[in-house]
Formats: sequence, C-alpha cells, structure tokens
Amino acid sequence: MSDGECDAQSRVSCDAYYAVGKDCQNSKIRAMGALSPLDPSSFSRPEQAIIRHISLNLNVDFEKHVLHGHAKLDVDVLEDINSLILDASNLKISSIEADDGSKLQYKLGEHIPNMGSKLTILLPKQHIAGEKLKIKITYTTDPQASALQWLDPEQTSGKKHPYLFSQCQPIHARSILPCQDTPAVKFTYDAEVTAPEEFTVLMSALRGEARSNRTTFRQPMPLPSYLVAIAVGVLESRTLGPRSRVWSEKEEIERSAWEFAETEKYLQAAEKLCGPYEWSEYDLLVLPPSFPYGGMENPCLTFVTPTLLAGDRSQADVIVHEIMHSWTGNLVTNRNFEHFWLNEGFTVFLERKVGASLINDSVEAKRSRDFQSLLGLQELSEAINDVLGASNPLTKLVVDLNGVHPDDAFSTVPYEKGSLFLRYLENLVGGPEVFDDFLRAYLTKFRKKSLDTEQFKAFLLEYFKDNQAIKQVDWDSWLHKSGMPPIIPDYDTTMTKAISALLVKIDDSNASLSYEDVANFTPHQMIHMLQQLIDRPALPLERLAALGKEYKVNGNKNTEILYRWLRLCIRSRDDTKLQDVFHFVNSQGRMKYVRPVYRDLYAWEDVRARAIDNFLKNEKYMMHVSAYTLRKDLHLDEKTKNTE
Ligand SMILES: CC/C=C\C/C=C\C[C@@H](O)/C=C/C=C/C=C\[C@@H](O)CCCC(=O)O
Ligand SMILES: [Zn+2]
Repeated sequence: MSDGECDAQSRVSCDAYYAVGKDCQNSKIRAMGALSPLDPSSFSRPEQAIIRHISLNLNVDFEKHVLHGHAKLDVDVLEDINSLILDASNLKISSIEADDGSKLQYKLGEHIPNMGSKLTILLPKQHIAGEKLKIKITYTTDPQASALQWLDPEQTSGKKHPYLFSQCQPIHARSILPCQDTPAVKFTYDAEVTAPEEFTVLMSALRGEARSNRTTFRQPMPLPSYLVAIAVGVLESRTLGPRSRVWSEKEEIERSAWEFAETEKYLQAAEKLCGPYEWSEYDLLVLPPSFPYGGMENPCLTFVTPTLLAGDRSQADVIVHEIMHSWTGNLVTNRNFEHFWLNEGFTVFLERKVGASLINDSVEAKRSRDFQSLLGLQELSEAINDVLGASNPLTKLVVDLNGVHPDDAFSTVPYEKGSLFLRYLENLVGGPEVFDDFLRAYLTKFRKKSLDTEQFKAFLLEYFKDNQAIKQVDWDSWLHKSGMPPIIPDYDTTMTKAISALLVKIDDSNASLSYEDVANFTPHQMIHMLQQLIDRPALPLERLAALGKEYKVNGNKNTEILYRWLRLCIRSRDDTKLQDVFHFVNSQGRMKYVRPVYRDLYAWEDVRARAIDNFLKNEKYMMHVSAYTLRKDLHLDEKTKNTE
C-alpha cells in the first residue's frame, strides 16, 4: 500500500469483469454505485464534480518505459461531496495533495482487467456545489500502460532511437493520467514534457517552447480524455500549408510531404460545409508501422499509419475523415461509447460529402459519393453477415456496453450504418440543400459539448418539426435493431458498372484476363472489385494467379489493394502466398488489415497453428489494443502469452 492509500473497504472483486461479457458481476458493481451512471466504461462521477482543466508535468523515461510526474486538476464541484472519484489504470501514485500542499488520503480500488481501478480521493471536509477544487497527483505510469507503445530502435525507420506514442481512445487515457475517463467530460489542458534532447515531443495541443529537453503545450479547446495524445521520437517536419505541418522520421518525411500536400485544400472544403476550423493548427504525424489504426483524430495533430503512403494520394479519404473529426467527434462528442456512431457515422457522412465537393462536375461528384458509399455498404455487409452475425447486438447503432469493453465492440458498424442512416435522413428531408443547414445548426448547438442519441433525435425532430417526411422514420429499427439497415438508399451505380461487367468476365473460365481490363480503373475501383471477389466463392488457383499477375495486384504498393489481394489468396488456399501474407501482417499493425487476415488464416485449418505461432512470436512488437483484439480473433487466452 502506498503512502496515503488507505484500506479499500469496498473493493470490488471481479477478475472476469470486462473479459467475459455482461453477465459477470457488472450489475453488482453498478448496484454498489461503483460505475458512472452516465458511462458504463468509467468509474468517475462527473455529475458530482467535473474536471475543467488539467496541467501535466511529465518526464519521458525511455529506459524504464514510464512517464513520471504530476497532474494538477482544476475541478468544479456540482453536488455536495466528500470525495472525488477518478479512473486510473496501473498508475503508481506517490502522493495526492490539496491546493495548500496538504496530503490527501485516497483509495485505489482493485485493478479490474481492461477497466482499471476506481481512484477515490477523500476530501478532508465536505465541499458544496459551486466550490472549486485543485488537486495535485504525483504518479508514474506502468511500463505496460495500455495507452502507450514504447518502441525499440529496431522498430523505427531510423533504427537508432526509441520511440513512444499513445492511443487513448476509447478508455486508455486512465493508464497515462488519473482523470474522468469518459467522453461526457471535456477539459482544457497544458503540459510541460521533459525528454532526452535529440527527441521531439508532440501532443494533441498547440506546441509552445521547446527549450533544450523541455517542451510546453497548451490546448485551449475543451476535449475529452480520449483525445489526450503524446508522441516522442527523433522527428522532422515539413510545412504543408498555412496551418499545417507533417511530422515523421526523416526516412518518410519527403514521401509524407508529397502524399499529404493537399491538406489545406481539404481543410477549406471542410470549413465550407461545417464552419470555421476551431483548433488553430492541423498537423499530421506519420507513425511507425505498428500504429493500430488508419488515423486517429488527436486535436491539432492527427496520427496516421504509414500505410497511407501509397505514392498516389489515393488514401486521401482517411485524411479528410480525420479532418472532419475536428467537428464531429472532437467539437461535438459522443457522451459515451454506446453512442460512438455520433462520432463515426457523422464523420464518414461528412468525409464523403466533402470528398465529393472537391469534384467540380456535380454529376461526377454525386457518382463518386455514391461509389464510396457502395464500398462502405459492402464492408458493412461483410461485418454484419460474415463476421458479427446479423443478430449480434453489437450490430445495433446504439449498443449496450455494460460489461463489454469498447475495444471488443469496435467494428465498421457505427461508421457505415451510422453514415447510411444520415444519408437516409438527408434524402428524406429534401436533400443536401435542406440537410446541410441542419448539420451546421447541430454543430453549433452541441459545439464543445457531449451528447447521446436521444439528444440528437430530439434536436432533429424539433428542427424538422414542420417537415412531414420526418414522421416516417422508424427510429426503433434504425437505432435499436441488429442487422443490416432497414432501408438502403438507391445509390448511383455508374461507377460500379464496369466492375460488375469485369466480375462476369472473371467468372468465365474461357475468357483470358489482361491488364487492359483494369487499365482505366481508379485505385478505388480496383479496391471495390477485389472486395466483391472476397465476398464470392474462392477463385480457382489458376484464375487467381492470372488475376494477380495481369491486374498487377500481386505485390501492389497500395496497401488497400494488397490487403484484399492477400485475402483472396487465403480464400483460394494458395499456400505459395503464405510468406507474403505473414510478411504483410508482421510489417504493419493496422488492425483494419491485420485482424481480417488473421481471422481468415484461423479459418484455414491447415495453417491455423502457423498463424497462432506467428502471432505469438510477434505479439511483443504490437500495441496493446492489437494484441488484445487479435488474441480474441485467434481464440487465445492469457495463459498462452509468450513472455520471452
Ligand atoms: C459500437 C461501437 C462501440 C464502441 C466502440 C468504441 C470505441 C472504439 C475503440 O475501440 C477505439 C476506436 C479508435 C478508432 C480510431 C480510429 C479509427 O477511426 C480508425 C478506423 C479503422 C482504420 O481505418 O484503420
Ligand atoms: Zn473516425
């Protein structure tokens, strides 16, 4: 027990909690008042007292793989309280002090796997609603903190220096700072970070002074804890535009500057639809390959995977997506992750509108928007019908996360079903001319706030109260029924016609394939074609080989294409491609690619053991969330962990 930590009388005991699902002791914990009534993924009680600002002072220790320092919390008391309840995960707390320097007693509850602990700070006297509190917590993170990946030099491009980056969404912020780790709470922050001199420190904030080994930051916009981010590496930067720079190791910097050169153009198109960009700066950081997502919308500094560096700007949609989060997600935020579709469904919807607005010809723009939506629909169908199952409650737009870790609930459903719902609403109320004004009104109303689906619904119904069409919406089916969406819009299929014709040719074993078949295809048409093939019966090996060679997809530099090609090879049980497959999953960690490939390998009984062996050998190079989710995909339990 640390100094100041008292006996936890009411410790909750539930090792299986968050590991086995909602039938474990979650309801008991809730009955004990241990979980937030606002958020099933947090212990904190923001309705009692709410954090408004955090000042961080941290030292980055690459030797010990820890952050060490303190967090000063400015808290507004909303109800009469004797204690302040926060989330923490494996934090080693050395002291907690009040504003006058006096030491405060605290209880750190039992660590519940994947959920962390309830940190109860006992206040020496009752504080009444309206008062303000200042609390200083001195702590050290755990070397295994789930939000952090500490990379050895060999895992970087330069091979000389270590690297650190974070991923706090959804509930990993509690492993790097004690906080109310729920998106219901928004706070501003500042930080002073110390790291060895040759390193650059970046955060999801405006960078101030960087003097010798100390860098300061300030984030004057309120944000939820999941948007706190840090990266430390030996980095370079290039200017992309008046408010943007791209950062990466020097080996990737020129390619990155070229790939993302159009960032300012996207920002301006986004502002035209959504209003002014409020976060001042928009920088990009290209991370090492183990970064688990395509992009993460950390304010002022989007994190992206290097797999976006396709050399043809074809993955610009990911950048547009992250830019759109500056409004939906970062400015207007889901109240908890049960309403994640409010972040992601809106963002995909806006991403496609803004992407189309960059095309001058209005007919082409609509076709392109519909083409992207059709690709999304295919991915949604694969997720619902093949991976999750149509009756799986996680295919609902609004999910129940009691007893379910948000990382286990993650899928394309909130992205695509959410975006499709908004597209349906847009069509229903009279098209973009009407719906764009609604979008701006929504962004203005909930700016700097967090909301849930009921608040969205109430606002929409009030806004369109004179529009009779809105009465047709079957809210229950859209929001609370599992499976595919109840209505699919009538998308323009002009851009998929050539693909459908080609699929007929591929099916005809007498027709020979040649590069001319796809010479005029855009990268997205190639992706769409391959995605369709994944959803069809496996190709015979000979046909597969001809397709790979003639269509130049075998060894393609575009990871969206290569990924789908390798899945086709697995589907056809082509064991000559297994080396390429394992190289692919070992050389980058984007879960969008790695998880389906591992799931496909698992389904191939002859290579299942090899796939598991490959995973166990490489697990130590993966970020927490990748290892955690892949273990589930491969049906492994903790006991098989390779600790060498
Ligand atoms: C209904 C879903 C319920 C809960 C999920 C809540 C949080 C999801 C959590 O696991 C974290 C998500 C982080 C996402 C970050 C970036 C993505 O948008 C990237 C999408 C995939 C990719 O392009 O690689
Ligand atoms: Zn997103």
